[in-house]
Amino acid sequence: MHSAHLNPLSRADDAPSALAWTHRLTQLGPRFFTRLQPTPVAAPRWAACNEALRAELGWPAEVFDDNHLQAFAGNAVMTGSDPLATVYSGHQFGQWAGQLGDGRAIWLGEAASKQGPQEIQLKGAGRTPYSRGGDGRAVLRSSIREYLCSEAMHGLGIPTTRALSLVASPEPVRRETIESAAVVARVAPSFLRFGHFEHFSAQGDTDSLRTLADHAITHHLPECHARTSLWQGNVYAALLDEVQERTAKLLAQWQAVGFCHGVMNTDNMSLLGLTIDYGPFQFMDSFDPGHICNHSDHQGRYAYGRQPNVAYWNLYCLAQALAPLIDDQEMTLQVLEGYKTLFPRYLGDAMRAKLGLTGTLAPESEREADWTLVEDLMQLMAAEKVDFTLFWRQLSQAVVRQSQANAVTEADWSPVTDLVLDRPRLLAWLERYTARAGQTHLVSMGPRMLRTNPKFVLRNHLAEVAIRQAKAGDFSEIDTLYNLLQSPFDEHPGFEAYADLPPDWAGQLEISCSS
Ligand SMILES: Nc1ncnc2c1ncn2[C@@H]1O[C@H](COP(=O)(O)OP(=O)(O)OP(=O)(O)O)[C@@H](O)[C@H]1O
Ligand SMILES: [Mg+2]
Repeated sequence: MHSAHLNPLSRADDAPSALAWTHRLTQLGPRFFTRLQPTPVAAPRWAACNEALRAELGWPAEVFDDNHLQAFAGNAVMTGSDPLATVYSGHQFGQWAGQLGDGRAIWLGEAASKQGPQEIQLKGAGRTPYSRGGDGRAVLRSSIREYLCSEAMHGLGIPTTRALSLVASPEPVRRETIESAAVVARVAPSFLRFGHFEHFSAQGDTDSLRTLADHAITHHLPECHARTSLWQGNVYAALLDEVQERTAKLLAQWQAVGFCHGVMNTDNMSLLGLTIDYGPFQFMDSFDPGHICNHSDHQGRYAYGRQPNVAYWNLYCLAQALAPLIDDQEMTLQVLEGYKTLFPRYLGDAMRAKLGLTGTLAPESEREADWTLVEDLMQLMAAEKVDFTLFWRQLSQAVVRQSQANAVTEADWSPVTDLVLDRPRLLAWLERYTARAGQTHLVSMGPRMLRTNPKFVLRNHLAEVAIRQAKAGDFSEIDTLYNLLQSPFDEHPGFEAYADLPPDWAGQLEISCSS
């Protein structure tokens, strides 16, 4: 097998592949990418293998054998794979950043799966022509976070790129301190970003822009065709419409679980509406709409409460990029308007579901009344800086208890009211809430709320414990978290500590763009 080659662009060995490869993206031609080899790492070791994902995709067990360890480390190229790095551009922190591209993610190809062709990328597999000043590597710390959070999001039912494996290497990587390298093999039907379209548009290369859009529509978003009739047969307007709706849904789901992405640059926005690029993300502990999870985000551009507007801003950039194809400014703006109606609707539905109040066909007056209930609760939660995940879970459990009791008592609410200082304010809200629900509804609401409000999310401190242990050579905590986060709505008896409030030291954790 491979010894430690540190030569940046040395030829990786060939390895047999258990996967069947196709290359629809490659067929678009060399304007879209640069073919290259991953750069090998020293002494790779599996830190985690995602058996559930492998099984879901119907890939054979050999995917996690020794040959594939070398391949997923970037030390060997699987037969049939045709590695490359794609070019994209983007807006970063509100500014046009020009050409970016896969600076450390190497695209292996598309592998056939039970769920259709899946693109596989190795994140941290070495330098590419798009690395700019970067070393092409990812550190173990951030790779553990990406691996676990991808799966946590999936467990929560939120669209995301997936993580198939995590390979660790003792090879040193320089960040603020010297850390060690890792490679995440991530999987998605497509890794196309808004930035891919911005790139060709900014270059005035309308041919390539059209080629890319047609590729996306044909292979990844055929739903667009059904929408063209809404837009006078304009399939590119339909594409923008599909993307804005997926983005609106995604953002509603993020907000509803208290997820902060941290770097919502347009190059980190997936065309398919998947969560992509797990860097300085955070599941909020205490609720604060202004919460900034990224210590490099000095202006708070990507604060939790701003995410929905940023998504709109990003969609505007995508719309501008697609303008030469849509070729109708008024229509483009009209498509974008859709987000302004859809996002609040999806968020409203998501928050009502958290309260157990379902029914997407509810009349407008009922939705408005429910939204007032939601807003009042969120204001209270913010004033109390209550722990976001814990509060919703306790509320769900309290509703279950209430529905089992003959009479609604204050005492039954106490695990929830104990979380706040202003108990009378919360009790008054709970009274309005129970009146809205009605006793009959309470019975069915509780179990549903337990399937909507997770017990476990990947809090920073939980990831940090797994990281510290992994740095010491013990990967078992990654496995423990993976198991909990795969089914975050289950009780998992014996693991209560993982659902607890963060310890004091968690407040000192600084998560930045350094990864
Ligand atoms: N260590 C690195 N070496 C080379 N390029 C890098 C490195 N870190 C980031 N980049 C590049 O800088 C740009 C912005 O980085 P950003 O942090 O958004 O992405 P990323 O974390 O590398 O990965 P991705 O978006 O693929 O998940 C991208 O073009 C990215 O490839
Ligand atoms: Mg990125």
